[in-house]
Amino acid sequence: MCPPPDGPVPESNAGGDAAPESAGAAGLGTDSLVTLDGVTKTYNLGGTVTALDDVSVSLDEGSYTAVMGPSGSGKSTLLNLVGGLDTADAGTVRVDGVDLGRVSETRRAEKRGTAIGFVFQTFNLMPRLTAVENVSLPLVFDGWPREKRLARARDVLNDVGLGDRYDHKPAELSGGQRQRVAIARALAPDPSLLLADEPTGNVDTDTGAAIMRLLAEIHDRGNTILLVTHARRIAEHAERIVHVRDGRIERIEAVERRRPYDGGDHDGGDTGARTGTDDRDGGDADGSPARDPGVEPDGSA
Ligand SMILES: Nc1ncnc2c1ncn2[C@@H]1O[C@H](COP(=O)(O)OP(=O)(O)OP(=O)(O)O)[C@@H](O)[C@H]1O
Repeated sequence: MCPPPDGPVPESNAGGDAAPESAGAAGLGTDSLVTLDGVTKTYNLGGTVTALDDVSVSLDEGSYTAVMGPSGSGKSTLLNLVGGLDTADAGTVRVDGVDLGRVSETRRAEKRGTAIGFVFQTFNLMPRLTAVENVSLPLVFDGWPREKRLARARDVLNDVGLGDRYDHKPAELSGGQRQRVAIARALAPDPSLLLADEPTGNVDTDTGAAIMRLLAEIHDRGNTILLVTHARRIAEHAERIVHVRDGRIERIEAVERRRPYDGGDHDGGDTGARTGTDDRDGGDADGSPARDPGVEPDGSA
């Protein structure tokens, strides 16, 4: 997908000032779009909870990474820090050359509005707005004139297969279609980074398959994706899995990515590095080949 000629242009990556990663973290060369270095986040709410504890990891431009781990292990906290929704207590989070902990809240919000797209489990759409209006919302923040942003919203809705649902409100759409609208909204400003927190958590298996297929297409177009999930069979759509536990990175696993387009009934469900207990959807907890949620031929949700 190409941004409009005079649309928002992502900041260039200053690159050279990216901090080195700690041993054991994913050292992925110098093309990192995102770098976390020694990140710690604690919450104080009737006691101290260390949600993230000295986490270092980086994401290359154009990579597809899944973060997987048990409930409470710090997955969403990590995503929120990368997305600039929250700030670290220690360490640095850099996105596209910007240290999110050292810029103003306004600058962080700006970054969220243009360089980073969010997709949530609960869609977070505005109920009174149509699909096209929901998708155009981030462009309001970015100062696009109305006609231009509606045109862009229609383009992105076409890209996610909803060219016939422009004027439907969320209540008039299926769960999968709502998630597609949410994905289109995240993509509207042509962000360099797409963050997805359990994007298939509120949809049925077939719809989840279509959503994963769409994310794979988006990745194939060059977007960088960071996905949070409990389910191994979802995580396996990424190129690598960052396993977190108790706020720390347990290990980083390269995966042979599931190929949504090969139409095959390949198993891919057991790479030999399974953490069975993390897979709450139960689809392959017994080690048998998982049903590939990405092989639906029509991609419909
Ligand atoms: N705003 C907050 N205030 C206090 N504690 C929090 C807050 N957000 C998260 N926590 C705590 O931090 C820890 C990590 O939470 P986080 O939401 O990142 O985990 P998670 O791996 O995403 O969990 P889940 O899979 O259940 O969504 C948990 O113990 C949680 O209770």
